[in-house]
Amino acid sequence: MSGLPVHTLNDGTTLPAIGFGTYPLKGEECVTAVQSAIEAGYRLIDTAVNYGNEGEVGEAIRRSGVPREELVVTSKLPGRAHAYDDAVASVRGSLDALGLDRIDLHLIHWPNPRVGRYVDAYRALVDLRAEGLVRTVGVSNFTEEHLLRVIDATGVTPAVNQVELHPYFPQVGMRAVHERLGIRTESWSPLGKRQAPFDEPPVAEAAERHGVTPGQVILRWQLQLGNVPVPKSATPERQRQNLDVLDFELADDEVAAITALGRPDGRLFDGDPDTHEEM
Ligand SMILES: NC(=O)C1=CN([C@@H]2O[C@H](COP(=O)(O)OP(=O)(O)OC[C@H]3O[C@@H](n4cnc5c(N)ncnc54)[C@H](OP(=O)(O)O)[C@@H]3O)[C@@H](O)[C@H]2O)C=CC1
Ligand SMILES: O=C(O)C(=O)[C@@H](O)[C@H](O)C(=O)CO
Repeated sequence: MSGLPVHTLNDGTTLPAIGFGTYPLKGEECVTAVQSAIEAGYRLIDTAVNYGNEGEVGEAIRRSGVPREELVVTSKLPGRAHAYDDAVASVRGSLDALGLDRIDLHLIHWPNPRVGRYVDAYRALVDLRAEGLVRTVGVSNFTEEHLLRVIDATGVTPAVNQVELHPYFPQVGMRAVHERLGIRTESWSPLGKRQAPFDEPPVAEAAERHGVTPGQVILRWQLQLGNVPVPKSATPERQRQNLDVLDFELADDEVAAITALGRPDGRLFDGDPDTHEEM
């Protein structure tokens, strides 16, 4: 086992405190990166149909030699597969591509509210859970309204909502919604990707004080807020660094100063779930 702390989700399953993001890795670079991530200790792997790399993730898992039950494999249903039967077919396609007989956590990638079929897609995931093909049902990029609609329709609360979350977009409101509903927050682009705020004083000064890198400060901030970050790195050294965030602790005022970097226009791109359509 990797020794990473885990969170218990609302369905009784567990999720490692940090995961590994795989977008936009492809081909042999992806296999090598996922393999080295598993070797470094990652046990939560984040892929999606739309990343076009489920095959590579499956191959890395097989090459790793790590027992299957130690890994939490996440995939995501694309917008074009929200009709019930299409969702079932998409999950079966993901299982084939991954070479697995179960996906541990399956998310609806984006709600695509203009299409208006995310409730059908959610019903399909709930039914696939009953069949044992999906272990845990979750969503991604859902607002409070989307969450309440799927809960109301099925009586099943998503275990996870994976949302854009980094210091410039700390999602204070959605984290409170998740807390109230018993949903674990996962953070995508947890470092801030191409706009990582490594030079912002609250981050840079905390790094200096604790003798760590700015990236480690941001990931530690994520952990102390209870979020599960899924940082991507193609570099083994950074992969290890991004996991090595358990041996220091930020003070409350350091956490608050990083959260205060948030700004209304802090999203990385035009990814407002109410309007962004990703098929
Ligand atoms: N559900 C959704 O809609 C979305 C989900 N995601 C998921 O989230 C994952 C992570 O998000 P992503 O957008 O990649 O953003 P991240 O915040 O993880 O940033 C990744 C970038 O940061 C670099 N990096 C990684 N570690 C460090 C470090 N310690 N110091 C400096 N630079 C570093 C990487 O470069 P290098 O590889 O060269 O190290 C890469 O360029 C994705 O891979 C995907 O799995 C992402 C977007 C949307
Ligand atoms: O990486 C993901 O999961 C996405 O949803 C991306 O496609 C994201 O929307 C993006 O990078 C768009 O430029």
